Amino acid sequence: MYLFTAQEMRDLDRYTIMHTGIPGTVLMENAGRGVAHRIQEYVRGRKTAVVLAGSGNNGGDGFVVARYLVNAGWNVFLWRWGSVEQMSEETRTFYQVCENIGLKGQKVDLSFPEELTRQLEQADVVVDALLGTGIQGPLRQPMAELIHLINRKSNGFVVAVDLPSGVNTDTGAVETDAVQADLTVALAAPKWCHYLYPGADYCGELVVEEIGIPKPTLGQPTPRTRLNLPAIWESNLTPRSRWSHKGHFGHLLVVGGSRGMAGAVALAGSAALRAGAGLVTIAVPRGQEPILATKVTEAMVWGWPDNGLSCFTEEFPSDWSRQNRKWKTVVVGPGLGRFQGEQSWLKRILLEVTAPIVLDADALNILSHDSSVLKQRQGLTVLTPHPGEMARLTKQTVQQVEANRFRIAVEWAKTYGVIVVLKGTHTIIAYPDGTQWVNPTGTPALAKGGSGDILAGMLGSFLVQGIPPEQAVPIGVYLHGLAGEKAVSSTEQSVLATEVIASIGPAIHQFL
Ligand SMILES: NC(=O)C1=CN([C@@H]2O[C@H](COP(=O)(O)OP(=O)(O)OC[C@H]3O[C@@H](n4cnc5c(N)ncnc54)[C@H](O)[C@@H]3O)[C@@H](O)[C@H]2O)[C@@H](O)CC1
Ligand SMILES: [K+]
Repeated sequence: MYLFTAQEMRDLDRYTIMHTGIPGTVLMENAGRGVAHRIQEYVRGRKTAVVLAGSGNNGGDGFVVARYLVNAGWNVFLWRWGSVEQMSEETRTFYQVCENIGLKGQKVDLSFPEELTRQLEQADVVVDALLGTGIQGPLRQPMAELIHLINRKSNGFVVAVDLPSGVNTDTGAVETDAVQADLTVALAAPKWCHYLYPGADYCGELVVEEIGIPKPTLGQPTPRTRLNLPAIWESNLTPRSRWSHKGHFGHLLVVGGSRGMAGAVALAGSAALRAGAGLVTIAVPRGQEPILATKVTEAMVWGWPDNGLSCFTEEFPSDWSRQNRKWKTVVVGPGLGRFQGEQSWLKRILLEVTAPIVLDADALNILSHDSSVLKQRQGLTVLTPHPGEMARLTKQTVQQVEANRFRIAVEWAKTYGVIVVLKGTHTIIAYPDGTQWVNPTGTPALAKGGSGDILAGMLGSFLVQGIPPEQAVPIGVYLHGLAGEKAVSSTEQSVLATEVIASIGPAIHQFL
């Protein structure tokens, strides 16, 4: 399923109307009827609704909703925003249809708000069809005042048509105010704002309603953003053959775990094993070897030159050059720490290892001084920054990164020819070809130290098992979120990283 920007949606609407001959009014009829049906699914019985319709096409959908609710026996109070002359042509058509059947659309006048206020307080359902993808800039007055009134006075179930009025479609920003909905019925496809904060928080539950855009047309021209759904990759997850041996599932190297941070590399290694890697070697500064050996029984431990304080140095183990082609994937970063000579150390790994490399945590911070080395790599590189690390890489603020999540990761991926996994609620997987996938799984339980280490280990694991990278990365991201969800037994607060690792098995099992 694709996620659309406002422009992509307009292009698709125009394409459908011009190339298939389906009139815009038919799409609007389908949209409004679909929303009315959804409302009746959620709110049973013949109820009372207030429908607020704007002058753009979002309002046109609202007039159709009102008509279908009346047909279903509902008591509907219909309000229109602005004059009839201001309405778009299709919207005026459906406004007129309402008038013709005796369903009068009263004009909102906020100098006399008493009647509307009383209805908002008493209605079972409030339908917000004021603004959709056509919103431009901050809310103009008095629209902002109306939205404020809806939020303050509505006691019923609030349904947003396409998106809550006031939310910016492409950024999810709420510059002044937005309708706080209980249900948002996205028309034809979800939009970016349904997955971006804070807009997504105003949506309540999100459902997508088909409006009759013919299938081959959907996605043509193809949007560059899609949801990371199992249908795309689940064929890669298959039960193991009875004749399997560990060599079939790859040998992963995980480098990190300086003094005080053994846990990070242990979590990454354990997660990799739980996700199915055949063999895992954990490389740590020599002084950390005994700790790791007891922490992760199932992994091999490789001691690297140590500065005497259980931290890395710029030196490599003597057998590095002999070994470095052996790894099918390398994860660098969990608990790595910072050290003298770190930049040339990381550069050497990036250039000498030709297998896929996953860079996380301090490996990203080291890289942020000079990322150009990424362009010289022979193998694939996957970066897993959280917004703070992405900010360091791009020399921007965390706020800038968060406000532009859907653009920044993909720009970086294109520029450096890497896969960027920008973590957060709805983690983004951005590819060098300019496409990006948005992850639907996850839970606030994962907002805790250790989650990132688990993700790095899982990504390394699916890569080392030979799944093509463009599938292995979204598989890892999806299952990491799902494992987090499954780990919540009592509260999101109390989930430990080790419990997330224990849930990797049940998460994979869902697809076998
Ligand atoms: N054929 C189509 O194009 C279809 C469009 N559909 C609906 O049409 C919507 C998009 O319609 P439009 O492009 O007409 O746009 P909208 O109806 O979303 O918004 C346009 C209206 O909002 C006002 N407006 C814009 N920014 C504002 C601001 N900051 N403060 C106050 N008022 C503001 C404009 O003056 C205009 O009246 C979609 O969200 C969807 O609901 C559906 O009916 C399906 C078919
Ligand atoms: K709306």
